[in-house]
Amino acid sequence: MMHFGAYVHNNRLQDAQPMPFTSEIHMACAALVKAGAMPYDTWADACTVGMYEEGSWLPPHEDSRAFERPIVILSLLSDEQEMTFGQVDNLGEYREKARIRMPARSATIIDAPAAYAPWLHALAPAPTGRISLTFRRVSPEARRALQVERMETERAGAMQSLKCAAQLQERAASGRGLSQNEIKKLRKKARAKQAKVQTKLNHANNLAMET
Ligand SMILES: O=C(O)CCC(=O)C(=O)O
Ligand SMILES: [Fe+2]
Repeated sequence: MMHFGAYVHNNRLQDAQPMPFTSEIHMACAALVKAGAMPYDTWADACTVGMYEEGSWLPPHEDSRAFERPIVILSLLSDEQEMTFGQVDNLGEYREKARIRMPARSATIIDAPAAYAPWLHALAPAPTGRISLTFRRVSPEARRALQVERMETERAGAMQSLKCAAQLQERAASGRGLSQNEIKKLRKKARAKQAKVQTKLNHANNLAMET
């Protein structure tokens, strides 16, 4: 599997530098828009390329809630792939309720309610090798959660720098066993730390304004 664009893990958008969409992925988006499977060509910001060998399958799952619905899957190479939809019964067993075909060059659009639990989807074992491009869009809530996380990191960093600056100043002020030159150096270091506090707080404020 390869991820292009936004990277989501454990229902959260991750603060990672993702691989950007390639020209091929953009072309696929344009084709999906033309076919009426995607609202507009910059709609998706995450694309997972799945490469399945004969016999590989995907267990029943709900896609991350950090993504909006629908989820758009472009299937390539195989005409035989099937996706199942079902729910888990009282005994904890996945009960298949529906099955759809995913022939090569087709788009599968999974939207609410099928795209949310209790509905799950799964890939039946691949009869032949297959490639899929799964297009998704990160939800505004997930974007906001990442901004808040970044903001909190900046604020914590600012507090750390502030503590450091105070310690340096204290040592300089006591001056115990230090030459004039060393005291001067300590004061300079403290000022540099103090400047970092301000930069980090500014970052945090900018992030707060964006959320
Ligand atoms: O590769 C596919 O066809 C489906 C993949 C899928 O369900 C997923 O990545 O969540
Ligand atoms: Fe899925």
